[in-house]
Amino acid sequence: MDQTPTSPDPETVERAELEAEQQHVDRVYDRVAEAARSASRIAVEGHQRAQAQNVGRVREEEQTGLYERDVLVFAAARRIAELDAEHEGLVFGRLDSDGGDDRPAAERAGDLDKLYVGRIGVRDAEYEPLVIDWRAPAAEPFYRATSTDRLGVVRRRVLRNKGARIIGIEDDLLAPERAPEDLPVMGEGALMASLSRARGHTMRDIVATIQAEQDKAIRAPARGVTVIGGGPGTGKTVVALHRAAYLLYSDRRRFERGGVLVVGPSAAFMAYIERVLPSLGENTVSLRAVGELVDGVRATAIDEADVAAIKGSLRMRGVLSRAARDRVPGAPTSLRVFVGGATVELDANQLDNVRRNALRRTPRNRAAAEARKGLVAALWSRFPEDLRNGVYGDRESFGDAVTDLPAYRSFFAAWWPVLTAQAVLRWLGDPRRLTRWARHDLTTAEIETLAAGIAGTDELTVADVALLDELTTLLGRPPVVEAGKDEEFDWLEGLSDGVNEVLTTSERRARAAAAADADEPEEYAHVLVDEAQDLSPMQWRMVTRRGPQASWTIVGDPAQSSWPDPDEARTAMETMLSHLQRHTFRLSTNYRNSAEIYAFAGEVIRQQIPDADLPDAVRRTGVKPELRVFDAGKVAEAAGDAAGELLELVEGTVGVIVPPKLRPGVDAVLAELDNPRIAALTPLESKGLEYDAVVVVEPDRIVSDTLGGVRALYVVLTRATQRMITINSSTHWLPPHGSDGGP
Ligand SMILES: Nc1ncnc2c1ncn2[C@@H]1O[C@H](COP(=O)(O)OP(=O)(O)OP(=O)(O)O)[C@@H](O)[C@H]1O
Repeated sequence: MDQTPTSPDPETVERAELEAEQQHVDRVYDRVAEAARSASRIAVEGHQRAQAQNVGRVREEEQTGLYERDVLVFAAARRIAELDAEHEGLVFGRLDSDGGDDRPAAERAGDLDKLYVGRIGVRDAEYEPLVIDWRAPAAEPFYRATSTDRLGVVRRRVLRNKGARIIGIEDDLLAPERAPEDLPVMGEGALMASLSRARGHTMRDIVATIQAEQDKAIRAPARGVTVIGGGPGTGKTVVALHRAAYLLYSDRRRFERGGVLVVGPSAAFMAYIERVLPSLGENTVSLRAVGELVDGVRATAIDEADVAAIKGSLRMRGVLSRAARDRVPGAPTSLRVFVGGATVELDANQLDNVRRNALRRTPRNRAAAEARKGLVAALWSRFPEDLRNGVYGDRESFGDAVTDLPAYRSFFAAWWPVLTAQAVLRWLGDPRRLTRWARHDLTTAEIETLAAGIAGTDELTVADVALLDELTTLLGRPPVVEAGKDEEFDWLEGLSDGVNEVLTTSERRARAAAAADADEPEEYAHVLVDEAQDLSPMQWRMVTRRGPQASWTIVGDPAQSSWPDPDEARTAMETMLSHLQRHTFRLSTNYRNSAEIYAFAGEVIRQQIPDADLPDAVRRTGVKPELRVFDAGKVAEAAGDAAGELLELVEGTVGVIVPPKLRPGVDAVLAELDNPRIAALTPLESKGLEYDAVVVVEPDRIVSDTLGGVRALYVVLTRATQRMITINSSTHWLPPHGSDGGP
């Protein structure tokens, strides 16, 4: 029979390649399982023996032995337990390299070197690497190699997995002329495959497809301030999170002990990104929304735009400082005691002098002893001289007698209570008092607006949190009193009524929560601020208090700022961090939006900021955004219809972004659709998030009702990966010239 050799069909090649890769991956998982068993056996045995013999040194030696023998695989076992086995495969990449040998493949002896890249490093029993950690220097070519600068790489392979199973292969041939003839090359490119996939409700890591310019920002040294800029969808957030994981890898001792803090704009955003670091095997990073930075406080409410602008302004510093030093509202305005046969009295002015003197160098909650001394001195100076020698030889025994009097104790409780930041913030709701503190810093109209904003609700807003933090610093933390230990603060014992008077129930709850949180470090070794363009100057002050010694990563895009005066916010940031060295990175490709959607959004922002940093969107879908016009009364219903249509057209999520005032109507319509793939949100809530399809409700209202105006609309118009429909009752927001991608 005649047998001509034929090349095997692609399916057969694919099956064989998948099988071969699976075998290697199975070896890695087996090794990790084996290591986990032996590591925990050694740990348990060592611990038991140490306990039985009660010899600390033996135990220490056991642990040292464990460390030396198995630290890599043990760490791997610990970390793999933290990975989400459903989705995240341990091994996701492979490099085939020729070590930079430039001779054609046929002239070169030996196979290409292969190196597997994964979420963590694992070695075999002989200590040979089965897979290296993506953060190791040896993994750099996996991210940095390009066809013009291939770093010795011939083929880069991305393994798509579901748990421990390899389900797909995407290859990138960087040097075809160096590849052996039978080297299989499969798939259409990992990046495009990854970008086209449907989105879920949480962000996924990009560890298998990090691009070269992103990799540089991720691996930048942890010195000073690393600023990562770039337009919408360029991967700033996801890059920053990978950078946190990289810093932990590169200097685990420093960053795990000192702590890494990630600050983002909202609780919804934190929930969106919370899976990324665990999927990289890191669970020690603190994620906090800017409304949650003060222990025990979880603010999500947003102020009206004009109130938020005042609360965030640096001018609030002076206002708060004056409030924190002023009389306590409702406190007694005179002190009268009967002592040593005489009545002695201090009037309001005299009390004010004592207060000012006590606060000269010490914050209020730490100045009770100073205040007490001042009161005693003032009373003593008014105590009749002819009685002094007869009754009290000196001021000290006079003071002891006075401060023992019930009248004095109840006066002091009301005059110098421990003040919470929340209580002082509430005082700002009284326009008369606020005028006294703010007339040099705010206009009359601003004072009215702020007082009404504070008095109008009991709920703390996100902008209030920075004010609370400022006040906490101004007031000082009350000294911790252990009963009977600290004579100086004995006065606190008699004050519990006074303290309770200024604490509301929610404040007490907040205090309890703060105490429960007390273990968490308040200061961090590295602070990473996402959506940094949105931090108000007062928020910058709060954030920088979390890292007086820290290195920083700051991520943002001024064109997306929701702060009315982005320059003021930028100046505040620069002032706070000006002493640190700065490295800047710019990301240039928009990976989120289709080119059609981004061309349109770019046109909208260009009319407001002609020099905005606009990235290139690389993925075309052939579908332009769609504009629909209705009567104002029909908008909610139309939004529901559009969301219903989009559910049919995309596989993943549908976001309906609606100005806060129109939200109830739209919520009611969406409730009828009752579909977990749909989420309704306000423009500010949509910051940093993304959906496969987006319905934008009333763009003109978004511009007029949201802090940031057109910049807020630009954020909204850049949330969709595939499809976007705008529902309008007016179209003033439309760019005058239209655009290629326009509706
Ligand atoms: N190298 C990459 N490989 C795969 N996906 C990527 C890559 N880089 C970014 N992405 C994806 O692009 C989307 C946008 O990323 P991200 O949210 O980090 O951008 P951003 O710059 O923070 O956006 P914005 O400023 O608009 O909030 C995400 O879905 C992210 O996973």
